[in-house]
Amino acid sequence: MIRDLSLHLVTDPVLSGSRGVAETVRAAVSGGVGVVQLRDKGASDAETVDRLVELSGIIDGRARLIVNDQLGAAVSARARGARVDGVHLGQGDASVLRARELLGPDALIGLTANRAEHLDAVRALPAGTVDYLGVGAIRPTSTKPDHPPALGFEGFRAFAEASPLPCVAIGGIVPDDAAALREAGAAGVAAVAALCTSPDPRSTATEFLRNWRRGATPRVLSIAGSDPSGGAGIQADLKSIAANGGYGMAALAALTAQNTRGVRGVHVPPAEFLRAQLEALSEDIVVDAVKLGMLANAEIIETVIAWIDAVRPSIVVLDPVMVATSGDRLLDAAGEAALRGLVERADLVTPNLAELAVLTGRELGGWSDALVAAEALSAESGAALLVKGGHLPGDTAPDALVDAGRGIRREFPGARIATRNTHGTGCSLSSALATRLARGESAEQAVAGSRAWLRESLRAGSGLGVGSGHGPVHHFAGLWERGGLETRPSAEDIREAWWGRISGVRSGIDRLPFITALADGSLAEAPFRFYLAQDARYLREYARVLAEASRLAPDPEEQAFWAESARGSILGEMELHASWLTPERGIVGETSDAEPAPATVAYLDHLRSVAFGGDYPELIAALLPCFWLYTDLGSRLRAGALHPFARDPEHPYASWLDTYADAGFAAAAERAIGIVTRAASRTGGEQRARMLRAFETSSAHERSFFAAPMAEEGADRA
Ligand SMILES: Nc1ncnc2c1ncn2[C@@H]1O[C@H](COP(=O)(O)OP(=O)(O)OP(=O)(O)O)[C@@H](O)[C@H]1O
Ligand SMILES: Cc1ncc(CO)c(N)n1
Ligand SMILES: [Mg+2]
Repeated sequence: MIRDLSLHLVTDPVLSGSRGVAETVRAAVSGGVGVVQLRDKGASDAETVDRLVELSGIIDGRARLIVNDQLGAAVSARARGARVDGVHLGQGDASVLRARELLGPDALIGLTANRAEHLDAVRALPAGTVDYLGVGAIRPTSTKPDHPPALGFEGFRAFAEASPLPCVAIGGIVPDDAAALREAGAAGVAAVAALCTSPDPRSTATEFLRNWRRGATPRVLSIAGSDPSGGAGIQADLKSIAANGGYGMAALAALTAQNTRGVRGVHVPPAEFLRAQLEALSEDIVVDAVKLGMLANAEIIETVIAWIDAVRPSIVVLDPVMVATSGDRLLDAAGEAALRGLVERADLVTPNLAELAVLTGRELGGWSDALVAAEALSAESGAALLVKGGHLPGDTAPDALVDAGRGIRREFPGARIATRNTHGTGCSLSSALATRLARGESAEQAVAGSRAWLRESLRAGSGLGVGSGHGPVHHFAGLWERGGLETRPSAEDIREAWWGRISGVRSGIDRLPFITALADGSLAEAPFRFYLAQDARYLREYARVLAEASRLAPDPEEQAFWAESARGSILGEMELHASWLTPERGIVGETSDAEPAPATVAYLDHLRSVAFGGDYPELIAALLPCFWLYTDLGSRLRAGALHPFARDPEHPYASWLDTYADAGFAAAAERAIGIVTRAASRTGGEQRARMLRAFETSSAHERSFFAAPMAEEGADRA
C-alpha cells in the first residue's frame, strides 16, 4: 500500500524537555503529523512497550505509530492492545524480513539508507518488504552523532533518483526546507529537533505541512455519487478540483439517474466493488486529500471508514450529503447514524442547515443557534465545521467556519446571488476546500478562496443553458475569463448588464426639465411643439434605418419585424402630422417642416453611420434604445411614477401620453430587446463590445434629444 508519508515526528526524550514526549506527540499530531516514530535509544524494551501503549491511546488512530529499532517491543505492545503500525530499522538493527514477517503485510516498515550499497541491498529484497527509506542527514545534526557527513538537498536528490523506494528526508530539517525537499524528490520529511524543541509543536507541524504542500499539485480523490447531468456529484467534484488547482480522481460509490429537475433513480454498486476501486488507487497513488460526498448507505460508509483507517489520508473533507437541492433523499436512515463515524475521521465537515440538524440530533432555531450546535459538534468530534447558509431565507448567503479545537468561529458574509443555478454548489464547494487545503492553505484561506471561486461560478451558471430546473454552476468561468477564453453570457445576462450600463442616462432623462414639466403638466407649448416637430423628422429617417436592418436581417422573422417597425415609424410620423402638427392646434407651419436640430442630426448621423457599416448586430443594437427607453419612460410617465398628475385625464397632454404608453409599442420593444440580446449572446466578445458601444451611444443621443426642446437654443428655434 502507498501511504502519505509527508510529515514524521521522531521523538527525542531529551529534546522534548520538561513538556515530555507524550505532550509533544499530542500537539504534533493535532498539527497534522502523520507518522510518529518513538525513538528512545536509552529505553529498555519494557519501558518502550509502556510508552507505545500510552502513545497509542494519545494518538487514537489519528496518525501512524511506529517504533525505532525495538521490533520486540512493537510485537509486545500490540499484544497489550496498542495500535503499533510498524518499525523503523537502521542498517544494523533487526532484519527487515523478520519485521515484515512478525508485523504483517499492512505494517509500515522503514529502513535507514544513505549509501549506494544500501540501495543495492534494498533491490535484493522481495518486493513489499520495506515501505520507505529514511535518508539523511540533510543538514549536520546533533540528534544522531554517528551519521556520515550531511547530504544537503542536492545529495538527497541524487540519492532519491537512484532509489527504488520512496525516500523520507531526515536530519536537521526545519519547516522552510519542506518545499525544496519535496521538489528534490522526497516522499516526506521527518523532524526531530524542529518539533521536539518547538514551544508550539502543533503550529510548527502545521507550518511544515503548509510548506510541504505549497506549489505542488495535490492529488485529490472524490468518493461520491455520479450525477449524469454534470452539475453535482463526482462530475462536479472533478471540475471543481481541476478549477482549484488539483489533480482529480474519483471512486464511484453510487450512480444516480438525475437532471437539473430531480433524482429519478439511484443504483448502489456492491460495496465490494467500491473497496476494489479504493484498493487499486492506494496500491499505486498517494492521495493528498479525500472529499466524501454521496455515500448511499451504512455498508458503503463502513467500507469508506475501513479504507480511511488503513490509508489515513492526511486531509479528509466530508460533505454529509443527505438530501439533494431538488429535495430527493440521497442517504437512508441507517446511513445517517453511520455517518457519525466519518465525522470523527474528517478534518472538515460541510453540512447545510438541514444536515447539521440531523448530525447534531436537534432542531435548529436559526443561524446563530446553528453555530452553537456546530461548535458542540466540532468540540465533540474534533473536526472543523463549515456551516453553509445557502438555504437561509432572505438575500444573504453566509457560511461559517467553526473549529472548537483551534478556537475559530468565523463568519463569511455574502449577498445571495440571484440565480436558479445552485445545483451541486455543496459538492463543488467541498471539493474546492479539499483541494485548497491540500495546496497548503489554512482552513480560513481555503474557505475564503473557495467561496470567491464558487461565487464567480454561480454568477456564470445561467449562461451555460443547461437544463430547465436548478442548473449547474460554471466551474471554469473564472479560469476561462482569466485565460482569455470567452464565456458566452445569456441573453438575460446581457439584458441586465446593458440596462445597468445606461442607468445614468435613464436617471438623467428623468431629471430633464422637459420631462419633469411634461409629467407635471406645466410644459409650455413652445418646447412641446419643438419636440414634436423634431420627433416627426426623426421618425421618417429612423424608418429608413429600420428598413436597412430589415434588408440585413439573417432570417425572415427578424426581417419582417424590422420592416413592420419601419412601417410603424412612418405611421407614427403621419399620425403626428394628423393629430398634433395641425392648423387647429396652431403648431403647423413654421415647425412642421422645421430644420432638424443639432441633437436630431447627431442622433440620425450615428444611426446612419452604423447602418452604413453593414454590421447587422451592431445596427440593431443602435436601434434598440429608441424602443427600450421610450417604452420604459412612457409606461412610467403614464403610471404616474414621475408625477401623479400624469395619470389625470385632465392633463394637457393626456392623449399624447397615451400613445407613449401604447401596449403594442411595448410588445414591439420586448421583441426588439429579445432579438438584440440574443444576437449579442450568440456573437463573439469583440462584436458584442461594438454592439454595446452602439447601444450606449444611441442611449446618450436619446437623452440629448429630450434635452434639446428646453435647451436655450431649442426654445429659441421653436
Ligand atoms: N444563491 C446563492 N448565492 C450565493 N451563494 C450561494 C447561493 N446558493 C448557495 N450558495 C453557497 O453555496 C454553497 C453551498 O451551500 P448550500 O447551503 O446550498 O449547500 P448544499 O445544500 O449542501 O448544496 P447542494 O444542494 O449542492 O448539496 C455555500 O457556500 C452557500 O453559501
Ligand atoms: C450524485 C449527487 N451527489 C450529491 C448531490 C447533492 O446535490 C446530488 N444532487 N447528486
Ligand atoms: Mg449538499
